[in-house]
Amino acid sequence: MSFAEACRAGSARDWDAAVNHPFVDQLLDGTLPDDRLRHYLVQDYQFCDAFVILLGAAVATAPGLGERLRFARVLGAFAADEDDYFTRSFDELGVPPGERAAPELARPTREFDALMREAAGSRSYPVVLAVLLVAEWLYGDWAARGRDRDLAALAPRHRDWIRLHDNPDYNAWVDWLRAEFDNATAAADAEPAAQAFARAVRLERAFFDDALIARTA
Ligand SMILES: Cc1ncc(CN)c(N)n1
Repeated sequence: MSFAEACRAGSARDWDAAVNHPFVDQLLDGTLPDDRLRHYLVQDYQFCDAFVILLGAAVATAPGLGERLRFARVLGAFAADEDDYFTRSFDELGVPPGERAAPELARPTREFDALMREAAGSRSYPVVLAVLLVAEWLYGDWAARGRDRDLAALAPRHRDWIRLHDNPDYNAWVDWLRAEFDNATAAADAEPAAQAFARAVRLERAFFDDALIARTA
């Protein structure tokens, strides 16, 4: 078993709970109420701010130009496709500018933000990779559940969020990240990366929990 797989197995309870979360079930079958999607996306847009910082830290701590360019390409796609998705969905859901830019943050959002900023500040490539890998791999896992569904029948704000996390480019990026994590942790003290990995998995689950239970502002 690779180190990445061992980390995932060590967090299997939270991982599986997140991948099979009722939030994901409702997103995949198109029954997720708009107020829940709205809350989730408003929080997730704030998640994205620190996520971009983390990708920047990956550019800065990667061992060479090839790896830096890989992260830079993902940053570019993130700034285009993913940001477009948020803008379109916020328009459809009637989210005002203030709530897009500076909403009240839910606890899992604050804690994820802190973890990503800590990982970026650590200047440790394995720790940066650990948090990036969880965020991308776990999303790829739940989105893959949509493969045997008729996604064309879903509203674009549901369908596009699923497809952003399950397409050939995205899946290749997750495979690459996983291999990079295995290489980087083999060449360093892997314990801080394993701890960051487990923390991130717990927060992914809490992020979905919050999306279903939180009151709408
Ligand atoms: C909370 C969370 N985790 C992961 C992803 C996928 N980058 C996301 N958009 N939001």
